[in-house]
Amino acid sequence: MKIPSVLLRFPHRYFSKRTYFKNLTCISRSDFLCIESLKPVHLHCSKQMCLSKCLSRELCHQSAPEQETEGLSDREKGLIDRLYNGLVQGHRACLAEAITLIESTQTRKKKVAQVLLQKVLSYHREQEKLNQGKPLAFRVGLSGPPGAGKSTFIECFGKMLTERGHKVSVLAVDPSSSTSGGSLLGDKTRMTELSRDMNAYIRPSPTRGTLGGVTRTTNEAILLCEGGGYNVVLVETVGVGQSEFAVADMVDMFILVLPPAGGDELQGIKRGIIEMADLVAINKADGDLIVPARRIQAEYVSAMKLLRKRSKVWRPKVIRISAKTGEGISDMWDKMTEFRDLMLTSGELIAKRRKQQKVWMWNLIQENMLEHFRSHLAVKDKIPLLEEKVLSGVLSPGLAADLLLKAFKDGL
Ligand SMILES: Nc1nc2c(ncn2[C@@H]2O[C@H](COP(=O)(O)OP(=O)(O)OP(=O)(O)O)[C@@H](O)[C@H]2O)c(=O)[nH]1
Repeated sequence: MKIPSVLLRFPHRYFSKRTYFKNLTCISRSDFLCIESLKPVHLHCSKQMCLSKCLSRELCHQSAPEQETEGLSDREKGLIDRLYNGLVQGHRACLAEAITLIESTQTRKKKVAQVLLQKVLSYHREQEKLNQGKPLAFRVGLSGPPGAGKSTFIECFGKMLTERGHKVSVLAVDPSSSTSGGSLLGDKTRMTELSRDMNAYIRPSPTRGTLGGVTRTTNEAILLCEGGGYNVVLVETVGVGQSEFAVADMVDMFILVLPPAGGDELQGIKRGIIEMADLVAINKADGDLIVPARRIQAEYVSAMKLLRKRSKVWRPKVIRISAKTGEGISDMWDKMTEFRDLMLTSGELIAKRRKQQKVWMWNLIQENMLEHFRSHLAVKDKIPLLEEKVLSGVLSPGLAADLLLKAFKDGL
């Protein structure tokens, strides 16, 4: 990254080049301009004042653009500015508060959350421009049946990454959270060491029990994590239900973690989800399980040869790892970065992200339209009655749907 001349003119002996880079990663071009216009102040900053403090002070003066904040109270505008500034400076508490805000179902809070997101999005754009158009973070989806060893893997993998200087966030999508009354995934006790690591952030991503809920909150939480400087975002989902399809549609790379078991034990895993995988990791390849792990790997290698090719530059790979011993985890990261680099240079990654934006928009429309439909006065009372008739076989589903849709259209 090119360092603006004004910053290079800072007294070098107080800030090493590394400090520049570290701090610059969370500063956008508009912030540079803002600093440039205040050059005299910064060039005369005292010996004690570190660069990050100078920059933080300037960032704090930034507020949301007028048109976006129209109709918001001063308190709400203040909240947006506080969360935004805290977020881009890497404060975990602000990131947590921002994610809670985007998860809110209250109309007012939803509006505030959208303004905050817009701000974070423009920050992203600026950052990506400074990064020669390359994405800020690597988004990785991770799925697998319960007991495959996902949390053991994330703990081991996440720690390896933070030791190498990465900032890792883990968003755990649990489609059953609304029915089970709690989150199966994202429970911090599952990743005790990683949750104590200051360069890691673990968070369950509530889904409100709907697929649309997964799409909305998780996509937005990914953006917020990236705004907070997390350069590897792991989105974990349990290998049941439809959520993994939604997750595969919001990440750069989709990984399937499987235990060294075949046939019946993996019946819960849908064929479709294997087709979505860019990498299959057969976990628990240690001790007595090495032999079955090899066998399962060979089975998946031949099965995946039959799948339709989804990329011109990447063929899905099947590897063996042990989250317990750490064996194969470093090689796995090498494969992942190889995938990212190939996808980036071929232009496929950017194209994929663009397509995902469109899918995201349509998912949101679908979710909102359905909500609107269900709660519309013209159909609300008719739904239970017609559902009952369909259940008892009195009415065909097609006719019932037509009747409801007609009532809805007439009521518009
Ligand atoms: N031998 C061996 N056991 C492992 C390995 N990874 C995980 N396990 C064990 O497998 C069991 C399940 O591991 P978890 O990490 O909780 O699996 P999970 O996929 O997160 O499961 P859920 O929390 O149910 O979704 C635990 O008893 C782990 O100790 C491994 O690499 N080798």
